Amino acid sequence: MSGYSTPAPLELHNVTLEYPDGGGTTTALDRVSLAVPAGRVVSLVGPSGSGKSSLLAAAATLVRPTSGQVIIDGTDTTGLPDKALTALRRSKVGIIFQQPNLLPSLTAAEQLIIGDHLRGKPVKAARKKAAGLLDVVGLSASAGKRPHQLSGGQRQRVNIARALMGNPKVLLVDEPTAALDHERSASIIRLLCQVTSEFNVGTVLVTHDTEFVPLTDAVATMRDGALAAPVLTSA
Ligand SMILES: Nc1ncnc2c1ncn2[C@@H]1O[C@H](COP(=O)(O)OP(=O)(O)OP(=O)(O)O)[C@@H](O)[C@H]1O
Repeated sequence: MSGYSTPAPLELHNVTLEYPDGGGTTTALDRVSLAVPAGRVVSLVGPSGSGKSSLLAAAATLVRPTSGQVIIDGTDTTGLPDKALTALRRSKVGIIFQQPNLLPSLTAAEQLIIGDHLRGKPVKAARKKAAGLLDVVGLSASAGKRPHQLSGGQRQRVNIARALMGNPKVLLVDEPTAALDHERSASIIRLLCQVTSEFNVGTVLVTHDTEFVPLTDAVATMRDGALAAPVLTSA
């Protein structure tokens, strides 16, 4: 994962994260270092409790590491005030959770547009952008449908398109296929690889489905909070 001239969209340097635990502490992340290059998907695997969600939370700047640095698109987030951190997260990071959490009363297109609308951006441009992204994820024909009219895979596609609305540099994806059958799971992972390359983002994909790992560019394994160096897949 070296040899790239531009800074990686996401870099973690010696990140340690400790949670208070009774009188002591639990070390969720133990000096974790990782660089995710633009246009690449790094799968993150490891047993339950090994620290995968903690790594995503630290990378998303939702928790501050106890020590170490999280660098997003060249900006060291260490010591940034909360307001600046929120602004950086909104402009650079797309987060995709297992459950899409779509708003029941909104159409697929509106799920994408509402974020821009709330941020005071022009609706016309947001509509155009949403239509383009729904096309990328294969949902042009379903732009007017509400969540209950969509399949689980289609809802996850809306979720992916929504995460791309803010032009992120980094995509953080937590178990996106947990609620899907085999075929739909494979197509969602393929779609994540496609948009990662097309939009030149750096993507971290937490997954239990190791069979889909070869579709991604590299795999990094967590154990007891420590991360082994990513291994390139043969895909
Ligand atoms: N908010 C918290 N407070 C205290 N301890 C926590 C907290 N969140 C996570 N931990 C602990 O940190 C360690 C790593 O947890 P984490 O959720 O990151 O693992 P994981 O690999 O994502 O697990 P899973 O695959 O089950 O989701 C565990 O020992 C967990 O109990």
